[in-house]
Amino acid sequence: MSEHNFDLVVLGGGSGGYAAALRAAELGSTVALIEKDKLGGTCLHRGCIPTKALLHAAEVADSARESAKFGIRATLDGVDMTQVGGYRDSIITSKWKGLQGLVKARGITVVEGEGRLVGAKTVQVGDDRYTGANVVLATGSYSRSLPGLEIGGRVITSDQALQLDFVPGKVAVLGGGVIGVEFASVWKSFGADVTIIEALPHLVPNEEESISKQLERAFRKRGIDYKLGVRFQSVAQHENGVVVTLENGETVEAELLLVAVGRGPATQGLGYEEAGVTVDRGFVITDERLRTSVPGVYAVGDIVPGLQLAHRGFQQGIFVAEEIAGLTPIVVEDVNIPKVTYCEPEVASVGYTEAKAAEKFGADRVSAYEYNLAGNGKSHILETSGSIKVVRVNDGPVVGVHMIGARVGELIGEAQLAVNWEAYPEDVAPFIHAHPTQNEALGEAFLKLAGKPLHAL
Ligand SMILES: Cc1cc2nc3c(=O)[nH]c(=O)nc-3n(C[C@H](O)[C@H](O)[C@H](O)COP(=O)(O)OP(=O)(O)OC[C@H]3O[C@@H](n4cnc5c(N)ncnc54)[C@H](O)[C@@H]3O)c2cc1C
Repeated sequence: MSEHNFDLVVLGGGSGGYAAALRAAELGSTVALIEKDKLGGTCLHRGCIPTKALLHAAEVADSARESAKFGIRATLDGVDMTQVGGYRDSIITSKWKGLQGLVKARGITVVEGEGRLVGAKTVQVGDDRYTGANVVLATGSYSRSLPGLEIGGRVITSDQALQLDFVPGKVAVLGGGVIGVEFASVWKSFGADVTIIEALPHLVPNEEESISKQLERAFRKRGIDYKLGVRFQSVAQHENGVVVTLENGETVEAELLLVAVGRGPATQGLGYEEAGVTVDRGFVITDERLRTSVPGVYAVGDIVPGLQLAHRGFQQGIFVAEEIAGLTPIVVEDVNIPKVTYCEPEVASVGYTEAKAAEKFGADRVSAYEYNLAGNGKSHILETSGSIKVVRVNDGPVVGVHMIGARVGELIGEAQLAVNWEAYPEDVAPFIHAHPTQNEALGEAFLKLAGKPLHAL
């Protein structure tokens, strides 16, 4: 047994953990980063990056299929999933190498192996013990299933879905949240028949209702089927496929069932509770400064209750490193973190929905305006439909922005600035947006709410 001492020990090298390690090292700490698999975690290897590579390939397939509309003669002769997989993996490998180089350049000690908390501030890996003046827990999450619904065979999660080397003829997707709709979108573009099953009344049910409804219309138009407000009951697997039975007695037959019902925290068996860290239903409980119940032990990323997003993990990792260094960083609430669902069309939002803003600030104190992308030149060129809705407090700031349309994820940065800086529409309405861009649509909504509409009534 050998003992090693560091200023900071980070358990888990995903988005949250490696961000904490990078920032702490930059601030002069000695850092050990313990990872049992690959640096970069879920986001790089099984999440954000591979899904977006598939979504881009899907967009290329759609462009080929729809090229005649634009006077371009091209045909879609097929989708070679082996080559698509090669493209996906080349991006992952390149980003992974980049991350390894960055971690090395910052002088971080990477420890390969499975770690376990064996004392308040000590992590054991094999026979070695790593003790930190501070410790960051960042062990991430796993794909959850429903009670009685076993993963295996033709019942898969996003982990297996990302590795498929063929396009299924027909897929059932259990869960109409972000992961479910992204895979539905990809598979439809690659030529599969897709049915989404969602227990709540809408797809992407955490989004503004008018945006969810537009996504449902867009999916219907694309031929993606969905069953809303109905619960899954059981699944039977047979040689060539699955039969999914719903609580209302309906059945859905498919080659595969993707289970996309959320992600659970990966905290079991890691010694957290034994070390005195408070855990509730698997999640590590922290205060707003990400301190756990054990002094000097912090938690970041998907194991902390709230939004499970890579950029939240990055932000929390940076926050903790700065907090430890005594820099007193600003707390960012989940509501102020931008969210993007990268299906076609994309959905993006930050801040409160109109209904939530009405609850928080009072219905009579809130106004909203939804600009239809039909009025935007660039949206027309991109042949996309959708809208941008801005919610404000009357005589007060912008508190929410919600959008749907092709590539609107790229527009959420400006919306996030407005919401986080508590800007009034009157403050941001004078910003000049390049023409023709879809950004102009956000500007139009700000102008309207500031009482000086340009291309709006
Ligand atoms: C299909 C899919 C698509 C997604 N798309 C997006 C997206 O587009 N945008 C977005 O923001 N988010 C997306 N996410 C979510 C994002 O991937 C997660 O929010 C993010 O990875 C969480 O970071 P983390 O550091 O908390 O955990 P992880 O990235 O899961 O990292 C945890 C790391 O800890 C390691 N580990 C666990 N236990 C131990 C142990 N005992 N010892 C050593 N190492 C250990 C794991 O191997 C892993 O590398 C997606 C997720 C999925 C599944």
